[in-house]
Amino acid sequence: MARADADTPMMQQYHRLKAEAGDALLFYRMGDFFELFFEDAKVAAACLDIALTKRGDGVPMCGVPIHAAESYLARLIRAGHRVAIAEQIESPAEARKARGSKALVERAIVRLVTPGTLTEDTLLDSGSANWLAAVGRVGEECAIAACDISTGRFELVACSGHELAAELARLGPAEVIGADPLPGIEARWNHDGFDSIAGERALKRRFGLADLDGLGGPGRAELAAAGGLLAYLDATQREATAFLGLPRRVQRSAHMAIDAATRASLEICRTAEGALAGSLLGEIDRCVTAAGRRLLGSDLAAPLTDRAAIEDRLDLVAWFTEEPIRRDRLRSALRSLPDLGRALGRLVAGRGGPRDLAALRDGLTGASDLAATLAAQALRPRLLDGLLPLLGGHQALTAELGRALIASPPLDAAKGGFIAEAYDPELDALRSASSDGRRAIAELESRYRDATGVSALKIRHNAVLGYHVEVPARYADRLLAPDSGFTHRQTMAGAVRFNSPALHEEASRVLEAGGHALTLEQTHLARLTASAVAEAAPISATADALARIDVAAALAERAGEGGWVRPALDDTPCLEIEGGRHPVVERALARGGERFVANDCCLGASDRLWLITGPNMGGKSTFLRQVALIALLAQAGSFVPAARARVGLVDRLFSRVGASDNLARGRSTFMVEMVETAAILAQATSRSLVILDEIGRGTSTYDGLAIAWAVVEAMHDEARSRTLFATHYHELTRLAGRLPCLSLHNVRAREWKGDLVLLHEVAEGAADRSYGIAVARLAGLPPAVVSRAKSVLAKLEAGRDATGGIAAGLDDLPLFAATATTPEAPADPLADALGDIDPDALTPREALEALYRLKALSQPPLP
Ligand SMILES: Nc1ncnc2c1ncn2[C@@H]1O[C@H](COP(=O)(O)OP(=O)(O)OP(=O)(O)O)[C@@H](O)[C@H]1O
Repeated sequence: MARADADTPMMQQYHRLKAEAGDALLFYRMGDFFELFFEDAKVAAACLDIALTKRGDGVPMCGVPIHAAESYLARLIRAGHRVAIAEQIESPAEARKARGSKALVERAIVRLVTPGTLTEDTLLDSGSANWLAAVGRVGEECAIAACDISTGRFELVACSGHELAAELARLGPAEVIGADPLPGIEARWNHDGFDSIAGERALKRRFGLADLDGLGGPGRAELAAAGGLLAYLDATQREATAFLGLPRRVQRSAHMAIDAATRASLEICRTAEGALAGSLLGEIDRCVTAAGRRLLGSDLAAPLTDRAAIEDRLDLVAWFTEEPIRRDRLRSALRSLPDLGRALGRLVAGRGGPRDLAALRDGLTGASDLAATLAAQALRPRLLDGLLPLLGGHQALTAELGRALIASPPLDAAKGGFIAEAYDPELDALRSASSDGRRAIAELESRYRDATGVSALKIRHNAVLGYHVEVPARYADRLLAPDSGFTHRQTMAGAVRFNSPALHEEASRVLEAGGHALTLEQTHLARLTASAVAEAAPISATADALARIDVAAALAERAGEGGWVRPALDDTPCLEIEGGRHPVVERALARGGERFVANDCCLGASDRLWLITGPNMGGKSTFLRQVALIALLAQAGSFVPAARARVGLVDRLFSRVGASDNLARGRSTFMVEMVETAAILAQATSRSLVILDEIGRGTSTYDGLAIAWAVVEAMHDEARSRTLFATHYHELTRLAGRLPCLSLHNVRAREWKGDLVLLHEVAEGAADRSYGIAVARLAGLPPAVVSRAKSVLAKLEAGRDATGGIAAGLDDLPLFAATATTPEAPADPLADALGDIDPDALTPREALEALYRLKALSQPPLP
């Protein structure tokens, strides 16, 4: 940024603030605008699509009006920018008084707005948590300190370096910060405060603790992460205080471990394109509150491993499925409640307004009504009994807020008018003085009309002149007469404006009383906010309890809609599913009027690896994913889309799709596939569930088959996880003869009058053939290409039969017990093509084309 020596004082101030803002865009307050200069202006103008102009001295600039600043901020933040807000911290009048007529107004950065430190409704997505994650490292130990200051959640998680990415993926943070770069972690580095001693001190100071034993003695890395997080909050929030509850230490073993690649491939909370619609969460979410939606997202992101805790959740869902009327009533009561957690977050951060206080009043009152209704119900499940006491206990606050606030207060406190009548006699008196004054002004207006004979005379108010008399220009002379008692103020195009001593007096009364009333209202607002903030922890617990009830009722609703069942949980590594369905694919098919074919799965100690073959588009991937999703839903405490399910608790869930694109991370697709497969082999245990979809397809046939073969063996012999392995390498089916816990399955298909019919049924045994060419035909590959492919296939197959195929050499593998492959009848492409023809269905032109094709097929074979 070029800086002339002759910078004006304003530009000098700007440069000082910009240096403080660093890489954040600087919003520099000038009157009713935030202005941006130099590079910031260029970046913002391009991102916001607003005009880029130049100051007199050529400095590029653009500006956003204060009243619309939030929506511009939202766009900048979403585009990945951070914004420093430099406010005027004194009025121009104060500046003049203190430092002379040409004094520059003092400005300071009052807040750094970053993606992870938002509290405003307009900047946040109401249905998802907004995590800021700080990564700490001390020696080999790593940890994450994460907070969502919009609701006060604060978590500490200790983990090893290679588990960091998975933990971050669970949280899906809006912003990640850390001290020094760590491989594979995308974050903003070089932040201060990541030091365990400073962290310990900051935690103690923040929560007024003498020691941290009550938090379960966090480790050094956790303290370092917390130190960095708290320092960053201080740096971004400046004098405001971010809302943080006491940190909760997350035991990683309490959750099913799911790494980032698995999350992406199962599309749990977002689809591959980042959308909610089409993800598991988007499909099953029936929550009626935003807080419920956020909790459901975090439940699905972190299914439990503790059987008793899961059963508790399932009991509550079951209780809600039993009586739909009770559920409906409760859901309509919940639907009308405001978002308590986020309102509280804004109040604690000092960015709350009257409407947030009203949200507490209505939300807490609603919660206690709900508690009364629920307490009257018989046979309550244990989880609900634990939640009931959390819903109440706010009578004093709600009564005070009930008396103090009008029914629907404004968002913004600036104009007052939110404190109810009869709450404060002094305020009532000021208000009546001000309205008396306004009445007197109205009377003055009609008196002046009579006195001047100008019926179009009006008393108006604006920011520059205050109250004044206005008459159309043609009557101005009457008021301009020296003895009229009016003083001329302003001549406009069609009107002239005046003042009068009586108007001045009344106006002063109105202004003075109004000003005092406003100050008094602000004092009440501050006091009421302070009493709400003092109750932050129990209010937050109420908000969480409401969210838990909403989630359970919503899951019951979804279960009712889809005929889902309560899964039975088991401590043995089994997975038995009858009539399982994939909720997202089922919904997509239903939209097109198609039916989903339900399928069974039965994995257990003696049959724990299913090798699944079958045609493309046959439904292998869908089947694999539905099995994984059913296990995940069950452990998140949900009913599952099946006729019956028994789920042996899963410690880790892995899902990999061969050669998925990951160009963004600069690795070839095959490299990614192998890195991810290696991670599974290193981490999967006998309690894990592993879904492998066409592993090995991203390289040459020989290499791919060899890798797939070895991976299946390793999964079977070493990891011993429950595994579903879908493949197009039919040669792998030979493994059935040597791996006792492996069984063969296929998705069924049939050819009918030359057309391929995909049955989407999972059956025992290997697929008889691959039907690739039939699928290609279905997809609309030109007939000539299809028939050419058929001839090539026939050749290849003949070669395979003669030589034993690409897997022939495998018969010599140590320990290999070959299963005889049934020789296939020699192919006759001409007969196949003839069989494909249905003369009744051909147009004359197609018949001619068919003849040409047949002729071509009868030509000598390929050279
Ligand atoms: N159980 C089912 N019932 C009905 N339709 C299904 C079923 N499973 C899958 N389908 C349909 O088949 C399509 C393809 O399924 P899927 O992607 O699972 O096949 P695939 O065997 O993995 O294919 P490929 O080998 O080409 O990857 C789905 O998009 C869906 O429309």
